[in-house]
Amino acid sequence: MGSDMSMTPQLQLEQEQFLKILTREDALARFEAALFPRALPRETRKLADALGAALAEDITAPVDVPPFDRSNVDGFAVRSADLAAAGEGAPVRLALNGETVHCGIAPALQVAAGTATPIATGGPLPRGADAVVMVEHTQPAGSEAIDVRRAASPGQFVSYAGSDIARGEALLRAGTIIGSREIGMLAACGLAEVTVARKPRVAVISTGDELIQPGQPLPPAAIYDTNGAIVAAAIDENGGEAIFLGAIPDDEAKLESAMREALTDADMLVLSGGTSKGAGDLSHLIIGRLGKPGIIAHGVALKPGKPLCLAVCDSKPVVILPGFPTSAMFTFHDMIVPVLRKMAGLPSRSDAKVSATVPVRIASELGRTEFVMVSLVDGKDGLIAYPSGKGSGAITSFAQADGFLRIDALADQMPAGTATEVTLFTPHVRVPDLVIVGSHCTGLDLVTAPLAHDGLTVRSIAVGSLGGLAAARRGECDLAPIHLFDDKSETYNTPFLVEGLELVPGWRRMQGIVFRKGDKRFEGLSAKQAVAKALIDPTCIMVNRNQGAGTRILIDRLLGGARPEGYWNQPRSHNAVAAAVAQHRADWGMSIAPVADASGLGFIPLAEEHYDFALVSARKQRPAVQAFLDALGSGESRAALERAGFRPA
Ligand SMILES: Nc1nc2c(c(=O)[nH]1)N[C@H]1C(S)=C(S)[C@@H](COP(=O)(O)OP(=O)(O)OC[C@H]3O[C@@H](n4cnc5c(N)ncnc54)[C@H](O)[C@@H]3O)O[C@H]1N2
Ligand code: MOO
Repeated sequence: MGSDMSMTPQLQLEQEQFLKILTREDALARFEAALFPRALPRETRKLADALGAALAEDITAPVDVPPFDRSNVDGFAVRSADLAAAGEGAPVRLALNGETVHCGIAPALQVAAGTATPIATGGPLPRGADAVVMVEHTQPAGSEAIDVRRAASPGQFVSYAGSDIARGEALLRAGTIIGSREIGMLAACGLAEVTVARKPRVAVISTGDELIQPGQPLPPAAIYDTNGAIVAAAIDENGGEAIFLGAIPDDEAKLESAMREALTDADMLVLSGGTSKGAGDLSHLIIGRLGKPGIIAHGVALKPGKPLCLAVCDSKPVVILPGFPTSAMFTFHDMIVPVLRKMAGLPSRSDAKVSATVPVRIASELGRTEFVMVSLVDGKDGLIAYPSGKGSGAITSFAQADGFLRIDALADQMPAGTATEVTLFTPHVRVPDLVIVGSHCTGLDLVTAPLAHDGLTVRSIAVGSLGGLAAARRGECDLAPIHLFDDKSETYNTPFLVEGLELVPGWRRMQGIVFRKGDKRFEGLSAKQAVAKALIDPTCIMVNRNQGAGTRILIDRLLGGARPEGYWNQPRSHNAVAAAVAQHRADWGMSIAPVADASGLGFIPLAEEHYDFALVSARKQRPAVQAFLDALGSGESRAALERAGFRPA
């Protein structure tokens, strides 16, 4: 929902504006002040179910561990005073008592002076004994006595009762997260259950008429509900128990009843979507009716995440995350996770940070603290942080990033070469084994698949051919996939190489005109004929490609200076061109054969594009690069490429 293009002027007037944009720090402080301190709800859990929970109270040991004085070796329980004079040349003979103390057997006989009782490791020390001698240090003297050739100190090989854990000792403190080691301590004390902080129950609702749950077919103009699944998983990851209530359409009555019902049972409610200024943005209007004090912050000077809405209704947090998936995820992790963890009795998450350099200039909006999701790769002098440039609306911006950097609200950019701090999403940096920066092609995934199966991590960063070449020159990647046509020499790629780079031939991609099958304007024509026909038909709309794309050069040549309807629609990928034609936004465009095929479009071949790799020579011997080159040349990859419609070089 959000910006509804069909809204009437009157509806526009009724739109809510953000009342007051708060700083991130201010918004979080006000939110927390309205929620804490609060009592942690608690529950009793069986030991086996307690893993990961936070202890709700201190635990005092109810018993001694070990519960009795215990032998640590297989041997004989003795009185150490009897052996004071024992030595190699002067064995002391002890008479054996008529019992053997095994584990789990309480001894019946006293060890009197001059006697010994056979005892197993773990056996309880009999009355009278104060030490144990190892069986290796004794010799049998008939069946009823032993000779001992070593003295024994009092307490030798004995663990006294309570020496491990003493009854009454503080065993574990409230707030401790129960791991396997804590479970071990509790079990040793005989505790079968513990009182832990109950997981906060967090209801999750996605809002929007356009949302379809995964698993269902996708009608035109609909999208899959991404936020529902990702928010629910992030809640579980941070100590909560998510209750996903599905996607509710933009209907005030339906939404209000869903929100009210959610709050009867849940400790917290997280919605996503419909929080900016669109006419269909309803949730924040409803919040005012759900309980006091209501909205705490609506609008935060933060990017992504400006429309975030934080509210407290009758002491329960109610949050509306922005609809854009990366905005939703980022604000959830940054602003909601701290609150959730506190409600779950968990310590705050400690984020690891590393230093890295940004390879390109990053523009930023003045007045909003901007968080830029980045992928980390190894550069010549340390880590390089590549911004994942797909924006807040893309799920991969967040999901495939290693972490984020921060640009101050007062800066309008971060210049290329800036050394900055990156907050990691994982405890450690995971620098990939193979880094590919440049133009993306679905064929690439077919070649790197065997590397991934062999446990090598491959990171492919799509920045276009020229961006890839620049990264290769700076030594920030192993390979830069490129498809650059040189007008002068009329050849691909080779003229663009500089010293330190070498060309590895990749594959050819047939480019041509795509159109909907059955469209009489194109069926059976050559590319030149088809374009000529399209140019004289004013109802025929094209879709172009972005400046700098190899495909754009071809299109401009074909058009010979003409600017037909649709010329200024310039998406950045072959897939977007195919989607525009398949969905009737345009009637023709230029794409590659495999994409046309996958979209069920008609295709008129025009020219073969060369998709090759600029290899950084200095990195050629790296094992992952060798593995890539092997995979590229392998019969399997070539066959897979051919099946997908590419022609291996
Ligand atoms: N005129 C203005 N428009 C927008 C502004 C603004 O200040 N003025 N803010 C922009 C910003 S910043 C963001 S972020 C978005 C968020 O807006 P909403 O929270 O109202 O979200 P929607 O409009 O409902 O949806 C935005 C976008 O995200 C998709 N979406 C929504 N829910 C889901 C979901 N569960 N799974 C996947 N995708 C979802 C939705 O279809 C839209 O494409 O607003 C800007 N607009
Ligand atoms: O704040 Mo929105 O979250 O920029 O994308």
